[in-house]
Amino acid sequence: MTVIELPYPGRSATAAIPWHTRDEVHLQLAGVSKVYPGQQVAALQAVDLTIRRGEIFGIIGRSGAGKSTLIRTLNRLERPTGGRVVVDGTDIGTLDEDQLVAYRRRTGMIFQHFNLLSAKTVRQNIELPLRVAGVEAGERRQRVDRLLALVGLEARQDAYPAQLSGGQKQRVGIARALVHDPALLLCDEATSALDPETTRAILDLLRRINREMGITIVLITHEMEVIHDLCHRVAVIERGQIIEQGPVWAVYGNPQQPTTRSLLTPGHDRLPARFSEALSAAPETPESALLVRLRYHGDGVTPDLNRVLAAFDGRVTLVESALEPIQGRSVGHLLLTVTPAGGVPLPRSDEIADRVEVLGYVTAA
Ligand SMILES: Nc1ncnc2c1ncn2[C@@H]1O[C@H](COP(=O)(O)OP(=O)(O)OP(=O)(O)O)[C@@H](O)[C@H]1O
Repeated sequence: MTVIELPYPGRSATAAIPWHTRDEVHLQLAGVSKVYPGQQVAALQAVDLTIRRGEIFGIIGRSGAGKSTLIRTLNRLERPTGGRVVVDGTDIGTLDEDQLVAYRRRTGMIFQHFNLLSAKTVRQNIELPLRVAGVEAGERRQRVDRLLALVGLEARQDAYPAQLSGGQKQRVGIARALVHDPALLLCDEATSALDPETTRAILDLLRRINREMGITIVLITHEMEVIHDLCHRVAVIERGQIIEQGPVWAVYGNPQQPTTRSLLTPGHDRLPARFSEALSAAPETPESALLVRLRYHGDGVTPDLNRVLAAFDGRVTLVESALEPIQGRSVGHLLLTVTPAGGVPLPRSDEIADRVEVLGYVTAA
């Protein structure tokens, strides 16, 4: 793959300190509520959220939870009926028309269905916002050239949307969203219409844009892979309320709410059938084994098999391992049987895992 120079070298100097760790507030929602006209139930209820400059912040929730309404308050496509959306210290509810136009130019948005103009070519689609803004032709050409290179579509610049794949269409959408050098990129289910491989390529592009250009990205999705693979922090929304939020590794590793568990870690607690069917509360035979799950939240203890074996006195069989690195931390679990079950002294959690769970007894195979 060719390395492409980024369009705005002034901002792209690869910073030694990643933006998202600098703890600079970019966006703040304070008590944001939204009741649509004629509706009884609020689409958003007193949402408080702080998003840092340069982070990739994901909002996940089921259909109808309020994700679209929430993201649309960030560029005032939706006006809250209560509360404030503050961007770089300014309440965007107070912007006049001209200020709002200027703010929206610095806030790119991409959509699930791309929203391209079918009668215009790739180049013309990307160029259009610059024409509307009155940018002169030479400058327009230069900016579009750089963006075509960034998204890898130079060879398709004269194609029409109908001639493009879904992934290529979204690349056009991304290039168009970046024409005004935005500080903020909003992604509304940007990969939901794409196959898994194309999704990965688009997520790679978004990650690169975030990392190298320092753009804050806020995305909404119902796909846990998007949160897992791309985001630094996540908020879970249900019935218009944020029910849980935090760094992705922490929310994945130790989800607090049932909705979060089912959205982010489906199958998380499922035991292999041969164990769930054989599980009992007491040992049935002298050969019964204790079934133990060691959970790793990424909070501190790292999975160290030598320590695990030593802690259980060596009578351990590994049944299943579902551990993965998220943001440099180990998150997941190890499922073990320990024999003989009777009289096994359980090690302290903080010695071998973030949590030790005794699930019951199974008869050793
Ligand atoms: N323009 C509207 N007028 C009236 N009610 C609306 C409007 N837009 C959304 N709603 C309602 O507000 C609630 C939240 O909708 P929203 O579209 O924000 O949820 P969502 O999480 O984005 O859902 P989905 O994933 O299905 O798009 C829903 O009950 C929805 O029916």
